[in-house]
Amino acid sequence: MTQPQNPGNQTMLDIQDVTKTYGKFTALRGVSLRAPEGEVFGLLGPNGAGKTTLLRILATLLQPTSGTAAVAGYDVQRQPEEVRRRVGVVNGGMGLPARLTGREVLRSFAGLYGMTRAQTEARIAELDERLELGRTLDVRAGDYSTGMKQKVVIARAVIQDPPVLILDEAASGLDIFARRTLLDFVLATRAPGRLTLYSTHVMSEAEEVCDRVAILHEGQLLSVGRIPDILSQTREGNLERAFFSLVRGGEARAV
Ligand SMILES: Nc1ncnc2c1ncn2[C@@H]1O[C@H](COP(=O)(O)OP(=O)(O)OP(=O)(O)O)[C@@H](O)[C@H]1O
Repeated sequence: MTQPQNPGNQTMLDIQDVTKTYGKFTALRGVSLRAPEGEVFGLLGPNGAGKTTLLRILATLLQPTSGTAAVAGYDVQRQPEEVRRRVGVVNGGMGLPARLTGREVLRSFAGLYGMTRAQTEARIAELDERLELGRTLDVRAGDYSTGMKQKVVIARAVIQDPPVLILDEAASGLDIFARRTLLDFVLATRAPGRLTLYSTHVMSEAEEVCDRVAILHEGQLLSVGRIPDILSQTREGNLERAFFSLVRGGEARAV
């Protein structure tokens, strides 16, 4: 394994001037962002803002058109394997093999990461407790509810205990019980050596779990900071109002 670019540096995410175009359409315009370890970092923005595009670049699933990004000290373009080894990704469109039980899905992924049988069973037991998987582990994925499926998708993403977790609209479609479990799980990832990136439309979720947030609109960052600082910057009483104020201001500036 090669050494990270900045051994000892606590920056887990370093995005410099990233632009992404799809043909003539510009989805990200010069986005720069840094995040240290120990945070849950929120990415907020209306539909089409570019959140998924940015998270896919960080997960090495998409190449930026220009600019650089490093995750856990590794460059997403030059060291994609190193990045992939350290990142767990959950997005809305992920499927599970219908004929396998949750336990079988998790065992097969643990095998891909070279985990031993003992490590695998200990990790499944830990995730069973933290994600309240219960009988989900022994039901076939084809028979899952939305909440059961999402819990197993999340457990699969973190089976090897990656330091960086990318959750793209991970709570969408969940009932209040499954959402509670997910948010508590996310809060527990706030720890030294770790970073969780959490994209959501739901401001109350961001207020609860995120240490800092970035507000993205039409591919541009409108604001980055701690939620209380964004509230005082916009002179608004809650994040939803601050979000509207920033997005409307961004539209006004773009005219
Ligand atoms: N492969 C593609 N080809 C062309 N345009 C694309 C492609 N992927 C995304 N886009 C466009 O880029 C913009 C940003 O999309 P993206 O999915 O990153 O936004 P988002 O903030 O995640 O929005 P949402 O919450 O609606 O998913 C959108 O206008 C989208 O239509």
